[in-house]
Amino acid sequence: MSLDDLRNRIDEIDLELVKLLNERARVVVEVGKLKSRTDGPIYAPDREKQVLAKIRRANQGPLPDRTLVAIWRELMSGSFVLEKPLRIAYLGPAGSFSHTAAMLKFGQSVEYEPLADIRSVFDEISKEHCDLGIVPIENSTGGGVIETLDALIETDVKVCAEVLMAVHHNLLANCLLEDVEKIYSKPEVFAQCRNWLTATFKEAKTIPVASTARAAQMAAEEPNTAAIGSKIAAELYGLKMICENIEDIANNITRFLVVSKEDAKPTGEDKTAILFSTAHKAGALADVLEVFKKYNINMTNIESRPSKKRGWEYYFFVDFLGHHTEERIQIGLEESRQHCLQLSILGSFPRATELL
Ligand SMILES: C=C(O[C@@H]1C=C(C(=O)O)C=C[C@H]1O)C(=O)O
Repeated sequence: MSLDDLRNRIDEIDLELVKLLNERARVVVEVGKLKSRTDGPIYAPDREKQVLAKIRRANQGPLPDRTLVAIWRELMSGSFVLEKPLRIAYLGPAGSFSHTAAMLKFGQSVEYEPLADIRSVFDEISKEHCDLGIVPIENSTGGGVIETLDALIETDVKVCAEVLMAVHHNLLANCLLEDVEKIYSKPEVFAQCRNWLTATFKEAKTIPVASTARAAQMAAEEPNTAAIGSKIAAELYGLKMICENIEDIANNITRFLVVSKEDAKPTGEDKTAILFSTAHKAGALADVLEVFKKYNINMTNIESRPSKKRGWEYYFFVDFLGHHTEERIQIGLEESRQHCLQLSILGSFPRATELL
């Protein structure tokens, strides 16, 4: 076949695809009507997981799964708007890692609301000003994100999904490396680049700010100042990437939580996040973990934060495999409660198995 013949065939297929996509969209509109009658949430993480798994199973190539998944994510972004325009809050300004994670997860069709700090993301969900929020919870190099952990204690939002994203840091500035006197970034980012920073600078001052994008915005306005952040932040705020991939461990991954008013329905491959506090007495935490062992509750993360109410009392955050509606987990959690001052379920959600 000639080039023209091949392109004509592509044109025909594209027209069929447009028809089919709109046929799908008309069904989505019907789903939206049903949901508005039952007041169900628009974003259904369990169904999202099923749809993407079905697409991967059906794919016989030559397109890689990654391409099809990206297309379907964009389709689902369009679906949200047909059901009800979704507002998604993230730690801004534009160009932050949370922004990139949100865009990769929820696509181009939804509305995004950049906020000045992580706590505000939680408050916007509590007040129902936004439907969903995306917040960093832990990093493979730096560990837990304190602001997110504290906000999970202090607000009543639920966790409905998780997202894994590779994170690369760059030194962004409009001056030469040897002229950098100040570096802005998020405290967690300094921790992820600690060795590189000590090896590269003797004198430059590191100054913590709320987000990497805010750091880039500020560095663009001040002489002899750099920021550590993403390539996207460099482009948005007019900075050059003077050193690339400066993270100490190349495989640097951040896990984000999607927070909302409701958690997700079971998919068969889920995680549950809980929060509990124990009294300051010997073996208090061990008693709870003993119950987990008895019911085969397999933990995937544990973090602690001071209770801020009484000295040496702690809140523990535990993630484990399974959904809180499973009988084994319900019984296990009830028995655990007896060893806790307080225990709350932050939510069950589909387990993320791939990077965005
Ligand atoms: C259409 C629905 O609403 C949303 C859009 C989806 C889609 O386009 O396939 C899937 C899940 C939901 O997040 C649904 O719940 O089925």
